[in-house]
Amino acid sequence: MSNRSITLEEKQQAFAELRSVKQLFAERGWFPGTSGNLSVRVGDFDAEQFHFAITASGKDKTIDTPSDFLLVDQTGQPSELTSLKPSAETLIHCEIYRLTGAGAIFHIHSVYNSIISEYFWERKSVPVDGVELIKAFNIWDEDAHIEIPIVSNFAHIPAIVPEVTDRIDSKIPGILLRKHGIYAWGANAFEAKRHLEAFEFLFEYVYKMELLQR
Ligand SMILES: CSC[C@@H](O)[C@@H](O)C(=O)COP(=O)(O)O
Ligand SMILES: [Zn+2]
Repeated sequence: MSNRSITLEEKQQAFAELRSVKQLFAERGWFPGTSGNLSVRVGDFDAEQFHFAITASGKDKTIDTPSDFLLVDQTGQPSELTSLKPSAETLIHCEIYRLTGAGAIFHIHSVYNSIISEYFWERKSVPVDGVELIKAFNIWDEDAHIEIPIVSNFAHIPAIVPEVTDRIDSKIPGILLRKHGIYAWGANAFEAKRHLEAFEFLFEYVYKMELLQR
């Protein structure tokens, strides 16, 4: 088990990485109404002990301030003394890291991901058939069929966690919260961004295809 403390350099590097992703996603309008949260893991990974940098709760993610991020541990508690509050959804990040060992997790709300999660709610997953962007998930089969899991969106975040535990699919680096948004992850920020962009493309594709086929 690794319990060494995080160095200042590691922390600054993680915050800088989050800042650049935050700026990019803000330019795309991916943080409406202060929604969304971002995290990157810092230091070594052990399913029982790890740290990550995460956005502070309730901030306007379209502007940069000196208090946008903080470090937390695998239980979601701040790793150092701070007046900042971690994202309200930190426990979902904790569980995704614990289960996947990912290096970065990005959460955004969009109209497409919210509508599609409701449209396919009874099925509990969004089906996608043979669309090229599935390859962004390292799934290379021709005409691949994937199902993107959808879980409940309870107001009490800890109640969502067991559903995340049950429904995470090791082949699909993302999970939808009903009428809420997408969590996408990857081995690092580069990969998590690629996955998030692919999910958003696929949600728009499925939405428009469903409309056309009516
Ligand atoms: C303000 S609406 C969005 C929030 O309720 C929540 O879903 C969200 O994504 C942001 O929460 P935050 O605590 O800022 O990380
Ligand atoms: Zn959210």
